[in-house]
Amino acid sequence: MQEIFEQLEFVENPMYEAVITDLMEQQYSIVEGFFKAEEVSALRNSLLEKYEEETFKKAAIGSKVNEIIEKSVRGDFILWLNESEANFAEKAFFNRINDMVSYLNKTCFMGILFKEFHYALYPKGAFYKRHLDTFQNDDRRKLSMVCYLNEEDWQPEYGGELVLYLNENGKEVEKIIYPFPGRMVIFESQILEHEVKPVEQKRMSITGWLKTR
Ligand SMILES: O=C(O)CCC(=O)C(=O)O
Ligand SMILES: [Fe+2]
Repeated sequence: MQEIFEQLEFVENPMYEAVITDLMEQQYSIVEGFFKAEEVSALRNSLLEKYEEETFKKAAIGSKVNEIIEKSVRGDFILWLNESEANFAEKAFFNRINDMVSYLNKTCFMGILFKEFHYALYPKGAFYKRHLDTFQNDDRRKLSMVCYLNEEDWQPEYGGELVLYLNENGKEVEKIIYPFPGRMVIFESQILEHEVKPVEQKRMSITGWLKTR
């Protein structure tokens, strides 16, 4: 009885369905306008406020217990988000993420049990060399997600492209993605190597992982 009730309640979501299809076909998905302009600007203000309070730290490579700060690999500053202490903008962020996760778990049995997200700020000149997100000794990372919080007038000349290294019939192909505001990129953490090209302007985002087990 319970099961039938749940089936009746289910409403198909075209945005999430497109993400699922993209992930199956090409191991990544780009969603334009995942967050509305007001949500992006509220999150950007929250990021900048915290950055100015200097609670951000230089990003490290490796697991949380074994952090090595390696400037030649990445030059961004990060701050982990804490859902239980989320402000208004962050609550809205987590509501959307949680909604998508429950959809993925219901429709594709993805078994996402944990998530972790951090703000990231790349100052001028910063980059993140080619890597796989699971090199952080964390093979539970299933999907990587990046939401860009840049200003509306972000230009391609500012650099900071995310490059995904795809394998198309045995040949390496670069997929270049500009960090336009409101855009969300989702990709397979265990499969796709990627990098962030050097930026000419401060580049802002929230990056996170959906994890199994
Ligand atoms: O900001 C991006 O586009 C990607 C960031 C990234 O690869 C990471 O933080 O692991
Ligand atoms: Fe990454």
